[in-house]
Amino acid sequence: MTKLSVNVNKIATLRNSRGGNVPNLLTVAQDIERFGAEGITVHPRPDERHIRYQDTRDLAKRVTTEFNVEGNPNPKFIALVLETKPTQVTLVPDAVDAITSNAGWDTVQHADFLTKVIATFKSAGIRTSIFVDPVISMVEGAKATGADRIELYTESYAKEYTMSKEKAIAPFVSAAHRANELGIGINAGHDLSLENIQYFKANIPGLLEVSIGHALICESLYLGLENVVQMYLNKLK
Ligand SMILES: CC(=O)[C@@H](O)[C@H](O)COP(=O)(O)O
Ligand SMILES: NCC(=O)COP(=O)(O)O
Repeated sequence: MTKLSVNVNKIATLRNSRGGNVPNLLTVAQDIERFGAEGITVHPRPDERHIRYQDTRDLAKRVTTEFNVEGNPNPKFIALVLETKPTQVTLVPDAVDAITSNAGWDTVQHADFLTKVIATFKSAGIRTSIFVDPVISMVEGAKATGADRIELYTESYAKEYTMSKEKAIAPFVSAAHRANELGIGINAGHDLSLENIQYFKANIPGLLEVSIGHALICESLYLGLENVVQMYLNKLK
């Protein structure tokens, strides 16, 4: 069973564009849960251009499904996660000025740092995940840090899918097999969509969770949020 965690960054982007509270992030997140999603994901960035740190605090009190907080573990982010105690924290190595996440961790080069941060979160009872490219040595490095899961960075899959889905999925299949051998759980995310999700799910053994935001909100403009959440759930069965 693969859980759908909906990333609500884009809802916050829309809200922030007018400075008020429309759309109401908490209401939308609760509606998304009511429509059947099994989790809510946020990725607060240091400039708070979409999710604000306070949003994370507010959502932590309201989300009744799995709450996943993603971000680069700087001291402010670590403090926020320890305060809000989400179900899962996903470590993403994004630069302060990055438009969006654009790489996985080098889990070998940053092994000491990641091991320390993972231990901090695990001792607070928070499930941990590390965002990685589909590269065997990075999966092995993530396992060595003590993380519970990896999140496979799927941008390259989404990009190549339209040209050759077999070629696009190949490194993810190898990475997933290695993760399963090592006993580390598998999440995935970035640019997954209604078009490419079913093939991904069908080919990745042991896919526990996908977090999807950008495409899902764009698709909802045409098809409606409730309908789109249901469509993803059907493709993830
Ligand atoms: C880790 C990941 O792939 C997502 O969190 C993605 O980075 C969404 O972030 P933005 O909404 O800021 O693009
Ligand atoms: N972890 C990936 C995520 O939360 C959503 O990424 P995207 O669907 O907005 O590209």
